[in-house]
Amino acid sequence: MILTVTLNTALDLTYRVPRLDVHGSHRVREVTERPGGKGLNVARVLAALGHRTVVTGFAGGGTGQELRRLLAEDTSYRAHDAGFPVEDALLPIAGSTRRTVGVVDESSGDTTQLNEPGPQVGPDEWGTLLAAYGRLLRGEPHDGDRARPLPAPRAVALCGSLPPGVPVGAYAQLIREARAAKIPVLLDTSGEPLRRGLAARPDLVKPNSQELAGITGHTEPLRAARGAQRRGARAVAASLGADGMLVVTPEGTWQAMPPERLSGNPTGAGDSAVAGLLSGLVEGLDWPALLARAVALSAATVRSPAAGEFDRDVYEALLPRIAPTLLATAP
Ligand SMILES: O=P(O)(O)OC[C@@]1(O)O[C@H](CO)[C@@H](O)[C@@H]1O
Repeated sequence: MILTVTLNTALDLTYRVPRLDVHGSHRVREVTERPGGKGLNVARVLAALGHRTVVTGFAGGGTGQELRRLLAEDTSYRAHDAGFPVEDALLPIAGSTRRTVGVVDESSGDTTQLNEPGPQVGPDEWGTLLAAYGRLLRGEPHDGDRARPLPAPRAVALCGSLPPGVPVGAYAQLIREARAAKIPVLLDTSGEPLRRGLAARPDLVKPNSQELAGITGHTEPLRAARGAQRRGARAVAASLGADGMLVVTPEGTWQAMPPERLSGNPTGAGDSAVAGLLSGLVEGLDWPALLARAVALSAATVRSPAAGEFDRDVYEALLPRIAPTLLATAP
């Protein structure tokens, strides 16, 4: 089982408009609603790859209910031979789960993203999550509405922004607990939560180049990724948009790119890369294979209109064509 933690879950709305004018009024051509937040997208891709996956985090109010309903009804994993449904271990809170709005401009294919800050989380609610997380790590029954025993996770992913009220060192705390339980832990966040999380020594972090620059002050990706590794991560997988992904690890440094530029909706492409990395870690793949999988999944997500879903045909066609380049051997 793989556990993903999304403290700031979201009901992701995607609007398609013929053309986006910043100060204009628009007729929305199509609306889609998805259970989102980064860890939910990661979970959906892991499930489609055939990994049993459990999601935890907070869900509250009408939007939280809707998110959980959509999650329970989601059958995207069934499109693939080996798929499993994503299992819900979300915890109820008093505040309402946020919405995010992605506006796809059909004339250019570009997406503009608006993310609400998320609900206020009280100290008791955060305490409840910490206790439930500890139980999930130990494979004991958790506190979710649908409590039942689950196996202990083989890996944990901590994903996305923190909602108001959750301590800025939250991820650092969750990383320390996973490490104490000897469970590999991946962190995908930004800003101060990332800075503090790095110091707790996660096994892997997946920042993009902007997030890396924010933490290290370096804009050159290799230098910035090495800087993040020095700050505490065992390995750093930096997503570089069209330039693919760079991994700096104790075993060496590699970069991989998709064989051609793909256009489409990039929302969730980073989450699919996280799913590729995590599934590869659990399956014991070496770094080049893991990197190739992450880049292929990420590109296949750009080609799929909905966040957290990938086009399997594109993925399978791209994977054998991605050849990671060794940039440096281990020091
Ligand atoms: O505010 P965060 O947590 O950083 O990002 C949230 C979010 O934009 O990221 C996902 C795409 O990666 C969306 O499903 C989601 O709503």
